[in-house]
Formats: sequence, C-alpha cells, structure tokens
Amino acid sequence: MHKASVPPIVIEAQQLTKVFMQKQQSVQALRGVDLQVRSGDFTVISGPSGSGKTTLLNILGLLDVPTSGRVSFEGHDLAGAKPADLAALRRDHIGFVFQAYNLMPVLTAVENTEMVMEFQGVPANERRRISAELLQALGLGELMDRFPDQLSGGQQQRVAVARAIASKPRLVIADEPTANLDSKTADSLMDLMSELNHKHGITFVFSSHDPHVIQRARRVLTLRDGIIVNDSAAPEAAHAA
Ligand SMILES: Nc1ncnc2c1ncn2[C@@H]1O[C@H](COP(=O)(O)OP(=O)(O)OP(=O)(O)O)[C@@H](O)[C@H]1O
Repeated sequence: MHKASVPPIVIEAQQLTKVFMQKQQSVQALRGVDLQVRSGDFTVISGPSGSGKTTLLNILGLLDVPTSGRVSFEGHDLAGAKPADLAALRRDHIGFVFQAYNLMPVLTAVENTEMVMEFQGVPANERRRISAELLQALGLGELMDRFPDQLSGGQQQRVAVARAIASKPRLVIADEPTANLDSKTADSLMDLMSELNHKHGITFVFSSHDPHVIQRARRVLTLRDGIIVNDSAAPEAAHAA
C-alpha cells in the first residue's frame, strides 16, 4: 500500500507543566502535555474555561516558557534559549491572533498589517503591496486606511489575521479567534483560515470552545485540568479519558 510521507514536525512539546504562583498559592495550569504539531496541521485545542488552553498556546507560540518539560521548534530544542532568540523565532516564523486582536490604535489597518514585516526589514513598498493585496482578499480593500476604532469587531479580527499571515509564518497561533464574532463572520474567518491552510500550507493551532470551529478542524485536542484527555488524531482517542 502506498504510504504518504509524514510532514515534518513544526513544534513539539514533551511533558509540559506550568505552575503559576497566585497570592502564595500555586495553580497548576498544565500537568504533563505531550504534543507534536506537524507542518500543514489545522488543529484546535478545546476544553472548558480554565483547562489550560491559553497557557498551552502561549508556550507553543514561544511567548512563555514551561515550568518543566521541553519545547522544540523545527527540531531545535529551546531549553535554555535566550529571550532574544525566542523573539527572533516568533518574529520570523510565528503569527499570532489574540482574542483582543491587539491592533495598534494609532496605526491604520494597512499599517497594522505591515507591522511584522517592518520588524523583519521588508522594504516599505513591498510590505505595502503585500498588505494591500491581503486586505483586499479579506474584503477590507476599502477600509485599509481606517483606524481600528473605525472598524467593527469582525473587521478588526480580519486585520489581526492579515497581520498574522502577512509575513508568511510557518505557524499561526490563534487564541479563540472567533470569540466575540457573530456566526456568519466566524464562518467566513474559518473559511479564510482553512483556505490559507490548504493553499499555502500554513500550519494553524487555535483554541476554541465554539462547536462551529471545532467541527472545521482536522484535529481536535481536548484539554481538561491541564492534561490532554482526547486527541482525535490518535487511534486510541476513543478509549482515552
Ligand atoms: N498569569 C497567571 N497567573 C496565575 N494563574 C494563571 C495565570 N494564567 C492562567 N492561570 C490559571 O491557569 C489555569 C489555566 O488558565 P488558561 O487561561 O490557560 O485556561 P483557558 O483554558 O485558556 O481558559 P479560558 O477558556 O477561560 O480562556 C486557570 O486556573 C487560570 O486561572
């Protein structure tokens, strides 16, 4: 039988734990998470509020470090990596879409979209061309010169997606990307992300408890109390939890 080759691993987590100290009390947000994200994955992390989704995404996005366990990016173990090295990896290879969009209020939609490319040193005319094309494709061609507070929530969300993908990252991390969006806008955002995944092979990992989103994912990981209790990609998933 023909066996398709397995895509390379983008990010791998082994036995991740994360403990937060909160007023002298420790909160164990992750309790031993193992995970491999492969190139081209379209994976959702689901689970109830407080189960550790954001904590896990922050670690996979190299924004935070685990209390114990290992993270490697494209085969490079990041144990002991300097903050500047992690920042460079994030800038060059990872796009982020946060719940609060995190757009810069003093920059227009097109300027927000250009931001990461500016840090990367992409020439001004080139980054303007890429950003304008992307915003056009996202239906925001007419709104490029508006500031975030002149855009609806769904439009801001699309600018955040444009910014996340403009620099052609290998991996996009999206924390509850459809939260606060009406179901029609949420659906079109999911269409866009799956198109980017199919056409451009961008790897997506996002968190959500929205059933609409979960059913669109190719792989669903369920977190509960800081542990993966179900992985739809694992043959033994049906027996887990
Ligand atoms: N900076 C922090 N300091 C203290 N505790 C934290 C911190 N961040 C998260 N926690 C705790 O860790 C646990 C996991 O939180 P996390 O935000 O990862 O969950 P979540 O699944 O993303 O939740 P939600 O769906 O509500 O966003 C929770 O008990 C939370 O209170």
